[in-house]
Order: sequence, then C-alpha cells, then structure tokens
Amino acid sequence: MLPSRAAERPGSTTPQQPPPHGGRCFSQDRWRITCPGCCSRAGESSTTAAARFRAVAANSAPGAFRVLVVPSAGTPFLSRPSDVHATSVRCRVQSWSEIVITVENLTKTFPGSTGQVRALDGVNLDVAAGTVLGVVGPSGAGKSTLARCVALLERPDSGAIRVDGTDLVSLGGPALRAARRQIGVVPQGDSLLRQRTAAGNVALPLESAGVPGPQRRTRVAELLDLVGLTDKAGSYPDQLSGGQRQRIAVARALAASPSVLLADEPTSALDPDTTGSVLTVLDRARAELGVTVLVVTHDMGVVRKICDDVAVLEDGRVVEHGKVLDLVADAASRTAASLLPAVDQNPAAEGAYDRVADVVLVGFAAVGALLPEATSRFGVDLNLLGGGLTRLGETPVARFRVGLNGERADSALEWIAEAGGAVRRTLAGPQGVAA
Ligand SMILES: Nc1ncnc2c1ncn2[C@@H]1O[C@H](COP(=O)(O)OP(=O)(O)OP(=O)(O)O)[C@@H](O)[C@H]1O
Repeated sequence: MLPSRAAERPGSTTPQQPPPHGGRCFSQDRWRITCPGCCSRAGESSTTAAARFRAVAANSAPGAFRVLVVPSAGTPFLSRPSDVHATSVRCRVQSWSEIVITVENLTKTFPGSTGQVRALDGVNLDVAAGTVLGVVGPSGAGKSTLARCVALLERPDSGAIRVDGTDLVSLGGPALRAARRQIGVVPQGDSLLRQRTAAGNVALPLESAGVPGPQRRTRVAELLDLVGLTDKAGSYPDQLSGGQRQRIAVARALAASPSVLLADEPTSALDPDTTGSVLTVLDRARAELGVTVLVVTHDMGVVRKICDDVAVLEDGRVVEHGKVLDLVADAASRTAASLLPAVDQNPAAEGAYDRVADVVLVGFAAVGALLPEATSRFGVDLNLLGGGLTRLGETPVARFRVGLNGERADSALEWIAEAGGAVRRTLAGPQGVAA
C-alpha cells in the first residue's frame, strides 16, 4: 500500500536522483518508489492500480513528488514508463533500477569472399529490466549477429555478455544450457515445426526441460491465452496466417519463463494489421510477464509503437543509443528524424517572424496549454507554421515549427524549454536557445 502524501516531508526539495529501490516500496524525499505487484490494493487489478497512481500524481501540487516504477520479480509491471510520463509532466519515471543485459566491447568477424567481415566492432550496450530495446540500422549493420551473440547462438571473438549478471561467454556445457533458458528467442522467418500443432510447438521447450504433462498443458494454455490464440491450439502451422505463426513463435519462446526475449525481425513480411497484433504480444510479454525484450528490426514503426529504448547500429558499431523519448528532443538524433512529424520548408511564411524555432514537446506538454501559455505570459504573437502531433507508444509527442513576433520572443522560447519543451533550433534571430 502506498503511504499517503501527508507522510512526505513538507518543504524538502525533490532530489535529482531517486533513492535506491532495495526491493521494497516507499516514499522518501518526495520520491514515490513503487512496485506494481506489492502496491496494488487487495482485489485491485494492475490496470486499476495504474490509474490510481496516475490520478494521485496528476492531482499533486507541482513538484510535489515523482514516481519511479521499478520492476519486481514475479509480478506484472504496473504500467509502461511512457504511461506515467504521458499523464503529467510532474510525474516521470526517471530510471529502471536493474540492468538485465550488459554487452561489453563485443567483436565478431566472419570469413568473407574478399577477407574478414567485421560484423560487430566493439559493441557496448546496457538493457534495463522490463524495457523493450529496438536494435535498428541498415542491412548488414550487425543487428542479427548482435542478437545471436546475446543468446550465445553465435560465439563472439571477444567481449563480455552478461544476462542477469551471468557472463555467458565464460560458460560451457550444462551451465550454458541453463543460462540460455533465461533467454527466449524468436528466430527470423518461419520457425515452427510443420508436423506439430500450435500447442505442440509451444510445448516443445517444456518437453525438452522435462516439465510433467499436466503442468505443461497448463502453461501452454496460459501462453496461448497471452498471445490471443487459444482457439488455434489444435491448428497446424499451415492452417495459420503469418502473424498467427509469429505469435505462436513468441509463445514458444516464452514457454520456459525467460527473463529476456530476443526477436529478430518478428514483423518482416507482415502487413500493418498483422504487424500490430505481433507487437501487441511483445508488449504484453513485457507488461504482464516483466520480460525484457530486444527486438531487431528495419521498421521504425516497431520503435514507434513498443520500444522504450533504441540502439542504432552501423558497420558493427552502436552510433546512437538511448531512451526514445529523450532522443526525440535531440536535434542531432537520427532516431528523432525518423520518428517526429516532418516540417515542410516555407521560407515565405517564416520570413514574417522575428524568431522561428522547432519545438519538441513530450507527454502532457504536447497536448497541454504550454504554447498558448507562453503567448499570454510573454505577450508574444506565436503561430504554428508546420509539424504536428504523433504518438510514441502511449506518449503524445509534438514537433511544431513556431514563428514568434514580439520583444520577448527569446524569453518565451526559453520559458518553453524550461517548462518541458525542447527548443531544438532557433531558425531566425539569435541562435542557441536549446534544451
Ligand atoms: N554466418 C556468416 N558468415 C559470413 N558472414 C556473415 C555471417 N553472418 C553475418 N555475416 C556478415 O556479417 C555482417 C552483419 O550481418 P548481420 O546479419 O548481423 O546484419 P543485419 O544488420 O542483421 O542485416 P539485415 O538487416 O540485412 O538482416 C554482414 O556483412 C553479413 O554478411
């Protein structure tokens, strides 16, 4: 149960860093540290608990507290970080407490027709618990090789891969087989056994692990329910659509209750509707089972819909890595360029303003009254010249090109930046207002 606001110390300032979670839930120094499992009330679903937390956060005084939702072993997550972020600019998930996958200085070369191909060239990556990381990049960048190395389906030439704190590279034999059970893999392409039913495919890893029949059947039923294909239990792969086959492949990868799920191009060759159903299943795996998901994809739509973090690979190197919602505010980010609404150039219209800037607004700021408030506070004439609103996961994100006239135009842009917007570029007038 969450402590009441009265338990928070009046007058103290919100610290920049949350206190450590330490496996329990509490309020301290205006941080509310909460696990979804233990903080829901008796009989309350996680969805209802999420709504209650959000309502409390939205109704609190500005700066009163922040919420950190942390993963709690064996319990479903309360909400996605973006849910909390979207509800209130005052209520932001700052970080996740556990790193599940650590990749350190990973290298991998393959023999090629004209010499060695360096598929991975010193890759470093951390993946936090309960997040979905999208690995993107051009063809041949090393995305699949990275995923295969993380599952130790491919041995790297050098470097370390730690999953749940265990260095996989140093393991062999039974220890490696046990560690691999922590990692579910959805391979690229069609990977189901044709002669087995959907249920039979999902049961395969459980049979290999020697799980007795009754438990196996219960688990298979749970997984088919998770992927929404209970009615297809007795169907053979040839009787399923491409998207249904992929959802069965996800269920099979989750059978042994892994902490990590790797999916290599799970939506390639699927139409947009079918893609959506597969992404929903990956999202449910994270939200309801607390699985950390690494998804290799060409499709920025996958990043847009389900990824918390993104890593961009190029020539075997990570050239960009971070939280999607942070990267969109970065003018130099190639992820931002792919995900934000485009702005058409219109020199004639822009020429009529003292200042022209691109403003990126995330969460509540994107749908709230930030820009109108800037207008009235600073007595400026502020007009939208282009851009628009989009959604990244559940979070609304806006990118607007704005034109401002008035003596206090620069102050208005600075205030927008301080109030939660990222003023990416001042396109006319003095340069350099940025957040
Ligand atoms: N088994 C292999 N033998 C030889 N070369 C390989 C092998 N696997 C990958 N490569 C090479 O390593 C590089 C990276 O390949 P990888 O499949 O990881 O890239 P990718 O980013 O996943 O590409 P795509 O998006 O096209 O699937 C490529 O140049 C590829 O040709």
